[in-house]
Amino acid sequence: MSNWSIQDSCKDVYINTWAIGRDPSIWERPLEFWPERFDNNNVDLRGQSFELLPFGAGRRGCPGWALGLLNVHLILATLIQSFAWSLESSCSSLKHSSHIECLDMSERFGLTVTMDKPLQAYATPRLPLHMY
Ligand code: HEM
Repeated sequence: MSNWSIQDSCKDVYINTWAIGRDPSIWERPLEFWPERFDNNNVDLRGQSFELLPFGAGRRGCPGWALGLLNVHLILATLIQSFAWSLESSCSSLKHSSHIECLDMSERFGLTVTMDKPLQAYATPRLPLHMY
């Protein structure tokens, strides 16, 4: 007779994706904003590459990944197309490289990791409102 019980298959396993994302043995220059790191590599974010698991993996992985990705692209592209973005007036425009010094990227832990000091970004419509 098997000793298997439903509790055995339901044991919680916690994966620290925060730590994986900052591990220099996995990612070159992990703390640097460097999107080009994903050019010409095979990292799959749908659960096949365990170094990047935004949607989890396996049978409890996120079933909404396609809709999620589509919305991230759509919302971000719309915001960039429609507005010129700047930081508070003491900081230079986001277009210039010196903006980095104005951004405090300290993190605060919670259910999700958020910015400790909320980002204050100013959106200026690129077109007069009646033209949208
Ligand atoms: C960018 C957007 C999204 C991200 C980053 C995301 C991320 C995740 C993650 C990390 C999990 C847990 C996976 C695991 O435990 O291994 C999850 C589960 C889940 N997600 Fe998403 N998700 C997103 C969008 C969506 C959307 C749009 C839907 C539905 C329309 C959705 C529905 C679900 C459901 C139902 C689960 C639970 C799956 C289960 O426990 O079997 N998600 N998601």
